[in-house]
Amino acid sequence: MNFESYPPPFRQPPQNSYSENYTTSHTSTALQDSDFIPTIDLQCLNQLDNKLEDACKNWGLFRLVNHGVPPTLLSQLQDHAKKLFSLSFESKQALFTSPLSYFWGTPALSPSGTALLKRSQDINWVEGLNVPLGQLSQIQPQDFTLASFRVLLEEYRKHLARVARALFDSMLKNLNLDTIESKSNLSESNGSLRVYRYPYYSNADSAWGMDVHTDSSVLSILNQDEVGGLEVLKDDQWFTVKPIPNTLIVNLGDMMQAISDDEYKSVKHRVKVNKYKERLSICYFVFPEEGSVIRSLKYKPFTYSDFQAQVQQDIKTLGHKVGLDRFKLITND
Ligand SMILES: O=C(O)CCC(=O)C(=O)O
Ligand SMILES: [Fe+2]
Repeated sequence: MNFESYPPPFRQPPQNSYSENYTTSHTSTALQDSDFIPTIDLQCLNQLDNKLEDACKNWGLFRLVNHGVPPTLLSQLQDHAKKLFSLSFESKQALFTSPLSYFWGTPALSPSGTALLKRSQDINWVEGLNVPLGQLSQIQPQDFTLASFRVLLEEYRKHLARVARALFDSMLKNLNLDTIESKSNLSESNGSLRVYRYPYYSNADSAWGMDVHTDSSVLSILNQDEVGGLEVLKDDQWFTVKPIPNTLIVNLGDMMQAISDDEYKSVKHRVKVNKYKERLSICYFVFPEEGSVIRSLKYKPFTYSDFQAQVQQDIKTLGHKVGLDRFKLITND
C-alpha cells in the first residue's frame, strides 16, 4: 500500500491503536437490494403508473437508467478521479486549490469547501475533492490530469443539469406544485460536485466511510464505482445500494422534503468501508436558486442560505447537523 497517498491519519498501518478510538460499530446487517430499490427510466417519466412518485414517497432514493449520460463519460470521470487521488497527500493539497478544495475525515464542509474537522474518534474514512460547478471556468490547472478532468466535468455538468431539471419538474407536477416560484427552488447549473475516495481498511467494521446523514440538497446524483458500500434506510431496515454499471443513483435531500411538505423523504444513508478495496464515488448536489424561498405548510419560509447557516452553526456548537427540525412549524395537534 502506498501510504503516502493517504491523509496522515490513514497512513497508519491498519492494526495500530488509532482504531481503538472508534466508538461506532456496525450493528445492523444490510439486506441485499437487487429486488427492492426502485428503478426509474428517465425516458418514461410521464407514465401514468407513476413509479417516480412511489420511489420519492417510500424510498427517497432510486436508480436511474436511460439518463442519456454517455457510459464513456462516466468511466472516464472515474478513471481521472482515480489518477488524481493516487497522488500523494501533499500533492493533492497543492493541486486542489481555490475554487477547488481538498478535504478528509468528514463530508461536512464550510461554504468555502474546507473540512469542519471532527474529534479524532468521529473521523470518517474518506477524503475528497470539492468542485463548485458554477466556478469551473475559473480553474486553470497546470496539471494535465486535472486539466482534462475539468473538460470532462464541463460535459458532465450539462448532463446532470438536464437530468436534475427533468426529475425535479416531474416531481413538482406530481405534487401539484408546478409554479414559477417552485421551479426556482432548483438551480441546476450551480450545483456542486464532490469526488470521494474511501480508502480500504482491514478493520472496516470499526470505521464509517460516511456515517448516517441526510443530504442538505434538493437532489443528489451519484456515480459510484464497482466496489459498493452505500446503504439506505427504509422502515428501520438498511438496504445495500449495489453498484450497477451505467446506472446513476438519485437521492432526495432536505430541501426536497420541505418543498414537498414531507410527502417525499430526505433519505438517511451511510457508507461502509471496504476491507480490501478502496472505493470511489462522484456525487452531484443541486440546490435552490440563491434567495429562492421555500414555502410550505410544515416549515417556516426559509432560503437555502438560512438552512446552510443553521447547519454550520449546529455542527460547530453541537458537533452534528440538526437539519429540517430547526425550521419546522410547531403545531398543536
Ligand atoms: O459516496 C457515496 O456513495 C455517498 C456520498 C454521500 O452520501 C454524500 O456525499 O452525501
Ligand atoms: Fe449523502
